[in-house]
Amino acid sequence: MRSIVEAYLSDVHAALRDERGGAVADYIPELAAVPDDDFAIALCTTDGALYAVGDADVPFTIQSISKPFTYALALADHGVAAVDAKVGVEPSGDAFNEISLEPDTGRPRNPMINAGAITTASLVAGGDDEERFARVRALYSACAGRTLELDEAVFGSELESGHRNRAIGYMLRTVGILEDDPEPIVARYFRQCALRLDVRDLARMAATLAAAGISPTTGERVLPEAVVERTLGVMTTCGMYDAAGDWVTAVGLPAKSGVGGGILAVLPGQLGIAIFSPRLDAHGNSVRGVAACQRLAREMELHMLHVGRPSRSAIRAAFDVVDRPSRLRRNAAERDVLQRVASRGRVYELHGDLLFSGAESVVRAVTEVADELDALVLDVRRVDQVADVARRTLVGLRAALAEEGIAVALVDPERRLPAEDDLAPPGWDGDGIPDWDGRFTAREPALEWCEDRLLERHGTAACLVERLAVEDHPLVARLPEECRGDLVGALARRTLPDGEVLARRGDDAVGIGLLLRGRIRLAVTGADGVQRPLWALGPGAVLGEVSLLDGSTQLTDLVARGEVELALLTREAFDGLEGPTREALLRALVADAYVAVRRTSGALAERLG
Ligand SMILES: NC(=O)CC[C@H](N)C(=O)O
Repeated sequence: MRSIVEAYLSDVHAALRDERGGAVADYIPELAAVPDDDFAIALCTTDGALYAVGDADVPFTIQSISKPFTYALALADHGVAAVDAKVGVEPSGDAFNEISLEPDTGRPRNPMINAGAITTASLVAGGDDEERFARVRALYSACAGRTLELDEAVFGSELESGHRNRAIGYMLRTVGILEDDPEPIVARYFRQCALRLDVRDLARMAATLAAAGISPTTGERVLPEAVVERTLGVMTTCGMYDAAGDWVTAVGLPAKSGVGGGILAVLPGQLGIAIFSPRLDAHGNSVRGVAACQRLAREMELHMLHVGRPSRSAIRAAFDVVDRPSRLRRNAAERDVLQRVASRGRVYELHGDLLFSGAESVVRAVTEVADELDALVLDVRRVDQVADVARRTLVGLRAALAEEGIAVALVDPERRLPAEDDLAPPGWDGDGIPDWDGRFTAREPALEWCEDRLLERHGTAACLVERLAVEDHPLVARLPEECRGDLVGALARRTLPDGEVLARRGDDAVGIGLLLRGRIRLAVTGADGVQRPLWALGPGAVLGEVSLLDGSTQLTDLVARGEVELALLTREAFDGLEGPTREALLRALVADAYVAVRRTSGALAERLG
């Protein structure tokens, strides 16, 4: 099938095919001989999808596009302070080969001009010259996804003609920026510039930077994230030399050009672009390359400052817990309270990458209703990456809500947000990591938790009954006085540990269970073996009545949630009841079933309107 993405690239390629402006670099004799009309465009995504059009197989030398990668290696080797002591990060406004140093510090202004690049070449760690160059070549190759070879002819040509760079090297030695003989350092800089690649390799190198240092080919980390961030910053302001201002305005992508005719551009987090066309403008940037990047940025909306729409809220859904209640069958008193205090328990479902703006939208939404809140659930199951600032912001929200007496629980199976029992995330400078009032791996128990908090705050004595004496169970209480003793005497007491299965769907009926303590989950286990919760029952509920009444097998799995105490009336015990007791029990059970059906249908009618 025709590639849609390559069509974008082909359109730009066709539009610029006849652009004849510029001329190949001639100050390096070997480059002067390069065919000047080759033209290729490539794009690579951070997960490695690569698209290329035009003369994509034609090799060329990387030249100054090498500079950000050697700068990154020096940063990784020595850290920011040590590199900053030797080279600045300010745009020079000069040409790339300007023999210029900062008057006050004696440093080259930035690592993208030759003076800065020779300096960073000197900073690459290694035992000897060969090892240092081997490390440089290894890094470039890891970013390109294959081993890059040296173009000996171009290397030899620049070694022979590179007098201006030697002058820069000796000037750097004079002011102490270079601390050793400049000759081998300048020669190693020439070697890095003469490494040969094609536009696909260059697009992968760009995508490695776009992926914050992860190779799109192998998925391995080849550079530290913070190093890449700094390198991209310097590329944005200095990468296109004294055309950097026009570039950031018109293209808006961190980029680097080279006199071999290449341009590399990066859209952080998304993709890398590479262009090859040897004819250069007065700044030493590829004429077609600059024009192609301008078109791509415009037509594919790639400008890093392009804001098509304000960042979407991180809130996928927000609702009162009463609008999507838990599956726990509450008793009448509990239901009345929950209806009355409906909006004091809320659930916020978040999604996507959580950056500052997303976390801020959550804080703002919660703050607006905090005065009417008692309990809050943050469901982060659909959240992907969480930026540190977003993590700190949500933990800060939790602390602020706790000060207001508002309980906060998480639904966070992937543990995206820190908790007291976690190690503080790297770079954490927040306050102590609090423990959340609840942490769940699924939403259902979090909804129950939220309802329980409201019932604790606003409930009556008939709410959240921890444990019922069997005589107080509603089913017993509903029998005529003279029948109760007969029923109670026929009940067998059972205690189930958390997770114990009282019965499975399809088993013979276990009889009637009067729930006295804990909660029972009614579930069905599908052919795939996954247990799907249906309802949950708490103290005061009756279970198993339908199977007992119509002799069917168990309709659902019955699973203890926490330790459970119940009083069981088996089929045999039921048959052994005295006549009036059995009659009264049947009437109560049918009435119970009738109330349940009426309540459910009433709720549906109300919700469906
Ligand atoms: N801008 C460039 O690509 C210059 C690189 C070339 N090797 C030089 O030092 O002059």
